[in-house]
Amino acid sequence: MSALATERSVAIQAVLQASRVCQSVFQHLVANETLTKNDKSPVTVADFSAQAIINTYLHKAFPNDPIVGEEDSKDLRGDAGKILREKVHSLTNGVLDESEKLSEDQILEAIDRGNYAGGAKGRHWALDPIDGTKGFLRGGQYAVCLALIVDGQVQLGVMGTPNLPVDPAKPDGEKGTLFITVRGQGAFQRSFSTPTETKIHFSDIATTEEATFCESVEAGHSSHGDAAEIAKLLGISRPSVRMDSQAKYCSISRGDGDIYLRLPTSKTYVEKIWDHASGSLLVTEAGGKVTDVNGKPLDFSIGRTLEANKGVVAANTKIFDRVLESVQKVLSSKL
Ligand SMILES: Nc1ncnc2c1ncn2[C@@H]1O[C@H](COP(=O)(O)O)[C@@H](OP(=O)(O)O)[C@H]1O
Ligand SMILES: [Mg+2]
Ligand SMILES: [Mg+2]
Ligand SMILES: [Mg+2]
Repeated sequence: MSALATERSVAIQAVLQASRVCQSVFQHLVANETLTKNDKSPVTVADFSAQAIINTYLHKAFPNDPIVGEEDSKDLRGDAGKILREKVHSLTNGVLDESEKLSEDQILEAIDRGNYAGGAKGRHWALDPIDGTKGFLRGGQYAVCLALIVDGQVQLGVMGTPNLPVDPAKPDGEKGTLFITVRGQGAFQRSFSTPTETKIHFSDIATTEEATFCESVEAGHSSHGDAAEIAKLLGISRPSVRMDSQAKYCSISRGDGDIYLRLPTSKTYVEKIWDHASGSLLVTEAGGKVTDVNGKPLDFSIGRTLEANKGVVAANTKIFDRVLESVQKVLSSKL
């Protein structure tokens, strides 16, 4: 049996179920079902349900594994959280089998199992129940992202992208793609509906002029202006493809695009490990390279954040050095 085979299959089942709950919540979603966190990022019923489901699957299979999860149950507790708690409860159970159904208390407990501090020792999971919450709310791209980190290094990543076409050549065809990677074993995708996996890899372009850029929809998450200047330096004439979430890492890993830049918009924002763990491993296993904007490897060993890094540069290995050089040229001119 190959390394991490059990972890791989548990992660796939967990991410698939969580993706289904997201799809179900989206269908039921009305505007007043969202609430706003202090940091102004909208948190929905789906974020909580997806985290409850994945943490429950992980706990059943690996009771000793700690989890670094984005959400906590604070907003679901007490009288103030009653309405939201009931919605999370009914929508979560709506996708679970009879034998898997969870009580309200079990849901709260499961969500809060994601409170681990992370770090360099031993193994833990990193979970973003919905990455691209804004994309989810606008019916665009979002991703359910789960990674296993061992001794500070990402070893496994599974991402569910319910709105990403299975075949990029058929944008109106079946949607719902799962991306799967284990360190040293390559990068794969499959549809939600069929377990057959296909190996994926970067496109084989050799020059930056042929490249396509991917960037955040949210200009507050990554500077669109800096990206346009970098594109100019690289001789890129195609318009950038804007999408939310780690679907960007997925897209470049299967050759839909070639470069993903996350260009800091503030001096103080610190990236979170769950926003990059699974996506960055997918990229390297698909033949790409990832560093931060200073060319430093992403360091997942510090805790819940990528404190030692600034931004992200991910690209086809063949053009990576040129891309990084242009990123540094543009960013250093801003200092
Ligand atoms: N100022 C900022 N700069 C960079 N990323 C930010 C940010 N504020 C929030 N984010 C992160 O950006 C993620 C979405 O990225 P993208 O723009 O690529 O879709 C959010 O994940 P969530 O949606 O899981 O909260 C959030 O963690
Ligand atoms: Mg968030
Ligand atoms: Mg996120
Ligand atoms: Mg999230």
